[in-house]
Amino acid sequence: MHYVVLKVGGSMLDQLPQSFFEEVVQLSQDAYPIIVHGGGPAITSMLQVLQHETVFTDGVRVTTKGMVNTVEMVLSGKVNKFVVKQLQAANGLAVGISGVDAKLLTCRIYNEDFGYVGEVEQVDAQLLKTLCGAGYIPVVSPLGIDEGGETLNINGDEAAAAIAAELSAELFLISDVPGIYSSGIGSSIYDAVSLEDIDALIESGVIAGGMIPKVKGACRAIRKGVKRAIILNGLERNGLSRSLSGESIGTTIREKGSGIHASNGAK
Ligand SMILES: Nc1ncnc2c1ncn2[C@@H]1O[C@H](COP(=O)(O)OP(=O)(O)O)[C@@H](O)[C@H]1O
Ligand SMILES: CC(=O)N[C@@H](CCC(=O)OP(=O)(O)O)C(=O)O
Repeated sequence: MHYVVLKVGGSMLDQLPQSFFEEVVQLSQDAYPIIVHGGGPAITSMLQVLQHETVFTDGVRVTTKGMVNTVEMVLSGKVNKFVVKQLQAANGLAVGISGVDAKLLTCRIYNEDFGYVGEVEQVDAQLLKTLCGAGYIPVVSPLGIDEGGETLNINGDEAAAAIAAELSAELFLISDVPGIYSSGIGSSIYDAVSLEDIDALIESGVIAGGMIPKVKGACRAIRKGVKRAIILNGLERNGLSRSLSGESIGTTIREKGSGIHASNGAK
């Protein structure tokens, strides 16, 4: 069986219909699904309560040492168990872990300017394989551990892409938008974008904010052998099953393609 990595963004986690989790459980009959979740908005709310200022640069949170505990508490506690419980309500058996467990995600500081943000160096997928092989659906919160045993905050898209690359998995980035907009929020979306298009789209500002780590993660995964990454709206009805059965929905990022085809995002 092959692996399917599903990154579910915090932008719409709490609006995901139960049918989404049922689709994931259904998928586990034919493949090994692994969920990597975000939780950016929930982290920001808790940081506000604790009076920490939130700064994002290119979609990545600047994280001080004092903030890492809060990030871990929110992601590995509240958000992770929410996802586990939703899958279990859909009759799946889910196990929540973070990238710290069994050294799933070993990382190093991404860039001193971002503080305690990790860039994934190594993925040890043994625990994921064991869990999947035993019939569990792993639910991963995006934290990692560095050489010195320090916990680092990893962007969820980057964590999902690194895991997908290690497992040569299919990669879905489930978010609150129908795909990559071609010119501003609400415009038509691209059906497909090839690796060579991405830099220009970021440079021109068409791709911004939280979409940047998504496309960068997707590009890295594709360079490491993942066939393609699909950006999909979590509210798209039966979106996962439809996409897996070959229907063109969302935006596919792939190595090559005849450039860009804009289509109506309201499909
Ligand atoms: N070209 C684009 N197409 C779609 N979304 C974009 C684009 N540029 C920026 N974005 C923003 O990226 C957001 C998705 O990233 P993010 O909020 O981090 O979501 P998630 O929590 O699902 O990872 C969208 O809601 C949108 O505001
Ligand atoms: C380093 C970094 O940016 N970490 C993210 C981790 C959560 C995440 O990725 O959440 P979304 O998927 O909802 O964006 C953060 O602190 O928000």
